[in-house]
Formats: sequence, structure tokens, C-alpha cells
Amino acid sequence: MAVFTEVSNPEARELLRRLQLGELVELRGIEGGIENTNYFLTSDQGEFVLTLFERLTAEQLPFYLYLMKHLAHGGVPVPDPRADKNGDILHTVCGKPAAVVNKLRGKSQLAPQGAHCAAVGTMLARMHLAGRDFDRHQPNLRGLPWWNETVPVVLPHIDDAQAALLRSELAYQNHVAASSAYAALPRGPVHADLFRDNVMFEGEELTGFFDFYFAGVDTWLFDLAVCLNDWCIDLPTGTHDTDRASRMLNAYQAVRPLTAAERELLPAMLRAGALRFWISRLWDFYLPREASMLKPHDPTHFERVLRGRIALPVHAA
Ligand SMILES: Nc1ncnc2c1ncn2[C@@H]1O[C@H](COP(=O)(O)OP(=O)(O)O)[C@@H](O)[C@H]1O
Ligand SMILES: N[C@@H](CCOP(=O)(O)O)C(=O)O
Repeated sequence: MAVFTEVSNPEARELLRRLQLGELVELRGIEGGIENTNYFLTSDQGEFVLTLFERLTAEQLPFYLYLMKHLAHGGVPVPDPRADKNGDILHTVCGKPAAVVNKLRGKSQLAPQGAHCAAVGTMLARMHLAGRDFDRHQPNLRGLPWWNETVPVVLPHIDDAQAALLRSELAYQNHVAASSAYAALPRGPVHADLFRDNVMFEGEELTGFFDFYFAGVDTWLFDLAVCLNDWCIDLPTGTHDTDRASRMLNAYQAVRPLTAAERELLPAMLRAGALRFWISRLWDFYLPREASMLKPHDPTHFERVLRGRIALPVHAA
């Protein structure tokens, strides 16, 4: 279920009027998704997605929405938030912060082949370059400071072997973050959660990236590592898929070659990407927020991925 707040047809009509997007044809709740209320909103002018933000606040949202607008105007296929007559892109619907964006064509490719991974690599690099002149700043709110805060909270819930791994990996990542190679990594706005379910395809054509609500300023290499860890592995075992990873890395580098520091730290950032999602999944699993709407994902998946990346470090060819 992903309609946590019911929007009525009269409310949708009023919103379309405010945004000058024409007359309502259909309002339909979207079943996927776990964080926000989403509707497909069709008018006589086109197809849109209406999102009511259930947890993010009106203070946090402008970074994400203006980033999407910036990228869309920079030629990256991402949902473009629609403005009202005053130019505002953050609206209020049913008392909740809300946005209306264009509906992307296609569907998620949950069993990606090499061509899909290459398309993600190309577009990711284009997105990083397009974000260079974005003038707002918000850190990755799920970055190292959050890992340092959250690990002590989840430690009491896991067994000794897991706790030892979590502690030692966190220490390693703090050490990496203090290194001169890490300081040399290029950075900018990153998606930070570009999993298979956050990209649309029509056949092998990538039609868009969406769900920017974990975006923030971080290293570009971290973003690439998050993608490699999801798109280029065998999901049941967490094993790295060399062919798909080469397709993604080569395509990324055809647009933006990795620097020497990035090549050096790729194995460490693959571990960082696995650690980030292991921690957040542990946190969601053992400490569900009151009245939480999150259906927790399996934390052991990223424990497996992390163990795999430590045992067999992956380097850029
Ligand atoms: N701009 C969009 N274009 C097309 N479909 C979208 C768009 N935004 C969301 N969706 C659909 O809505 C679903 C839930 O969106 P998502 O952003 O993942 O929600 P949540 O943040 O609640 O996890 C997606 O799986 C996708 O099918
Ligand atoms: N990709 C994350 C979960 C984030 O949720 P989303 O549905 O908003 O992308 C994970 O797999 O742990």
C-alpha cells in the first residue's frame, strides 16, 4: 500500500488549477513505494505523479526538488517538479508537503543485463557532471556521521560476529574518510540510492532516474559504488558480477574517467556502500519508528555483500 493520505478528486482539480496543468482526467493511487503517498495524476495536458511527503519536512524538501529541476534542465531524464503561478515547486495538499512531477515512461528493470548497467553508468556520469553547478548544499544525511550515530544503536540487537564486523568496518571507514586520497575525491550532488527500483527503462533505453529523497552532496565514487553494489551483483548470493560491473564502469568512464584517487578507493567505497545499507536496514528492522510505514528490507543481504567486498576487493579495470 502506498496511499497513506487519501486525496479527493476536488482536491486534485484544485491543485491542477493552481499549477495550470489543465482539467483532471484521472487520479489513481500508486501501489509501489513505502515512504510517500504517490498518485498518477492525469489531466488533459499530460500524465503526472503527485507525491505527498509523509516524513520529509518542508525544510528538507527544497534541496531534492530544486536538484531534480536543475538536472532535468541539464538534460538528465529525471522528474521535473511543476511550479505554481508564483514559481513555487513545493505545494501543500491535505496539509502535507507535496510535489507534482512529470510521469516517466517505462518500468523498472529488476533483472538487469549488461546493456542496462551500461546505460546506468552513462547516465550517472552525466548526472554527476550536470550537478556541478547546482548551488544548494545539503550533506548526504545517511553519510558517515549518521553511521557513527546509528551503529551504537543497532549493536545491541545483533550477534557477536556481526557486531565485530560492524565495529571494524566503521573504524575502517572513519580511517578512509580521514585519508588524503579521500579528500581528493571529486564530489557534488549524488542520488545515493540509485537501486534497480529507482530507474525506469523502456527495453534497453533508460528513460529516467527518480526517488531523489536520499540525495545529498557526497563523493561521486560513493554514488557509483551504490549502483555497482545493486545493479552488478547476483542478488541471492551478493556475489559481484564482473561483466555487468565492467559494462557500468566503462560506460561511466567514457563520460567521466575516474581520477587516480577514485581508482585507489573504489574497493573501500564499495565496502562503504554496503555498510551504509546494512546499517539502515538494521536500523529499520530493529528500531521501527512509531507508526512507521516502512516495510524493512532484509539486512543480511548487505552483510553478505560487505563480507564479499572485504574478501574479494573489486578494482576498476
Ligand atoms: N516520476 C515518476 N514517473 C513514473 N512513475 C513513478 C514516478 N515516481 C514514482 N513512480 C512510481 O511510483 C512508485 C513509488 O515511487 P517511490 O518514489 O519509489 O516511492 P517511495 O519513496 O514511497 O518508495 C515507483 O515504483 C514508480 O512505479
Ligand atoms: N534502497 C534502499 C531502501 C530505500 O527505499 P526506497 O524504496 O525509497 O528506494 C534499500 O534497499 O535498503
